[in-house]
Amino acid sequence: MAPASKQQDDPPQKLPPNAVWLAAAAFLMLVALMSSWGARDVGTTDVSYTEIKAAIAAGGVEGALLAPDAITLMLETPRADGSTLLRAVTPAQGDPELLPLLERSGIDVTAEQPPEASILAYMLPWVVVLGVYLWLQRRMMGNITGGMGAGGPAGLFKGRFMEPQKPSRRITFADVAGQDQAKREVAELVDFLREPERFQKVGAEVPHGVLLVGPPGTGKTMLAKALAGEADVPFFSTSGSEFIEVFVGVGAGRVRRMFEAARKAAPSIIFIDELDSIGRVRGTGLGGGHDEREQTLNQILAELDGFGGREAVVVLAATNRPDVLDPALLRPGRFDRHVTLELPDRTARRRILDIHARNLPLRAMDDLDLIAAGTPGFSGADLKNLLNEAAIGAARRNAAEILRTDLEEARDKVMMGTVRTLAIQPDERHRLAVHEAGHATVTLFIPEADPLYKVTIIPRGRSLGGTHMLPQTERHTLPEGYLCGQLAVLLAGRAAERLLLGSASSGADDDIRRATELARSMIARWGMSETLGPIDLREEENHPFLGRSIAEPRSHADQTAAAVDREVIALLQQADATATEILSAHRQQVEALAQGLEREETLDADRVAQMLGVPPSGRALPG
Ligand SMILES: Nc1ncnc2c1ncn2[C@@H]1O[C@H](COP(=O)(O)OP(=O)(O)OP(=O)(O)O)[C@@H](O)[C@H]1O
Ligand SMILES: [Zn+2]
Repeated sequence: MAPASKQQDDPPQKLPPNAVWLAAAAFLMLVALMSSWGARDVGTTDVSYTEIKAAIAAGGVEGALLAPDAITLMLETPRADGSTLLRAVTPAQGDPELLPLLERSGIDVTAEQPPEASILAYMLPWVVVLGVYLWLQRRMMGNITGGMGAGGPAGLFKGRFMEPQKPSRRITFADVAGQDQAKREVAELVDFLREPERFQKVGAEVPHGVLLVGPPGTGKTMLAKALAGEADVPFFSTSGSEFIEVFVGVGAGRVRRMFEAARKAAPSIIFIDELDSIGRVRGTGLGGGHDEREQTLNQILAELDGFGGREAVVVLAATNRPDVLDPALLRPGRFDRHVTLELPDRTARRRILDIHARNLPLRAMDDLDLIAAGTPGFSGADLKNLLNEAAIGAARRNAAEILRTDLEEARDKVMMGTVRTLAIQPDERHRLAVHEAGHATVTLFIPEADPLYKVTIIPRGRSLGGTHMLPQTERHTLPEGYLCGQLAVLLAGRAAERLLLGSASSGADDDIRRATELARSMIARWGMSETLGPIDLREEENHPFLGRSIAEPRSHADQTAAAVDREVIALLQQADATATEILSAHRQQVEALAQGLEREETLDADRVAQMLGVPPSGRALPG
């Protein structure tokens, strides 16, 4: 549910603007050079075509050189200005009289082929531009050999792969909230990086490659930086996508240089973000781009293998797709240690909010409890983003303090997008209210469902309205009863429309998609079907660990898929029936709620309870 907010702190390196200017200047110089190329020898005088014809008629011409667009006469005796060659551009229309005239005058005519140099002349500027570009690239990667000082013009091209990254502030494990298990595992490396001799003396093998696995925004980069901060060692950072270049071999060269620099600076840390962008299974796909990726990957493997037990360089790599990684990367001696980062649970969310709210003027820190409770599925990055949105909201109100309403608004915004001003017709609005009232009512009357948090018909992001629930406890496993309840809640909007308005509408699009997805997981992954039983029937194409046999007969696969579909349909129909049943039994309440929504637009749990005459716990009467 939480939108993955992708953070890009350092965009891939581009050519510095000066380099572009340099290339452009070189190009212009060449063009200028070319245009004078091949023209005049000494002693050639450019004259008009009329003068040429006159000279022929006057005699004293030894020979003529006919080029496709010009004629040059060789004179028997030098002219007054000392030139023996007269040259003129021939008329584009051609001159039918020229050749007969030359013949009559008995002049020796030589026809010239189009100059061979011209192809080269056209290509040369481009060749040079390409050359300059390649040369700059090499420079940028830190290939400076001369004695140019860093402050000089060469400093511009200094390779970032040579330079460890200096954080503006030292990051430590204390900055990373939650993730206790991951922190513990990574912390084991601190001693090794601080005093490698202690380990080397007794011949202890320390892992060199650690893979940080976890959803986006869970703090993988942060944890790697914290390790560098704790051990107080240089931090070389890069992202897998930066190695994918147009020119084959460049990525591999970068890898080599970065490892070289890290070895020189040892003890040190190398961090490779988005490892999956280079580390995908080799030999898939077509085209040259993959050669480059494979070369880069092979270079990383070679570098990892090249560590003796002694070098105090730790390579951390991050990915959120460990399943697509080339198995070669995971072999012993390479990224053989895996550290998993989880989405934060409620307490961890509260701690992350605390950390990032340190310098924010919050009216009441306790408000963060409510936000932590209402943000299941949010990553650390999402929470940081939420606080920032809340601060922006407060600033927009011209307020000096961030209130609970700012936080709630920010939460809804991060979760579902901004409030949209949308012209909604009255009948549409009525339908929307009935739809949401359906979701909310079924939520109240299914004992296993999460309690209602709020229901609204204010359009936001992609959805027109919304019924939000508040999971009371963090759930790690989902019981079957709870999931069936979820299905009924999801389908309740459409059920209410059909019951009260006599027909369904396209408004249930997302509900149906989500319900189908959930039901499919229940059947195909979690073994919740009596007839099919506990078997993984996911239809995933690239499932390297599952290794679905290619030899599996087609008809068999089709039959299985059909069986899964049948079970999914049955589950959804049952959930629809449950929802309809609850709604028919509490029809008055649905109607009251729909009216309330049309009037007030947003109802929180307490207001709903008040309207329906149920206890304000957000839960209807038991049973
Ligand atoms: N556990 C956490 N404690 C404190 N802040 C966190 C935590 N997790 C994430 N954040 C915040 O979210 C930001 C993004 O996290 P980070 O870049 O480390 O995530 P990541 O897992 O590397 O994400 P990605 O996969 O997108 O690269 C951090 O700068 C930090 O401010
Ligand atoms: Zn709905």
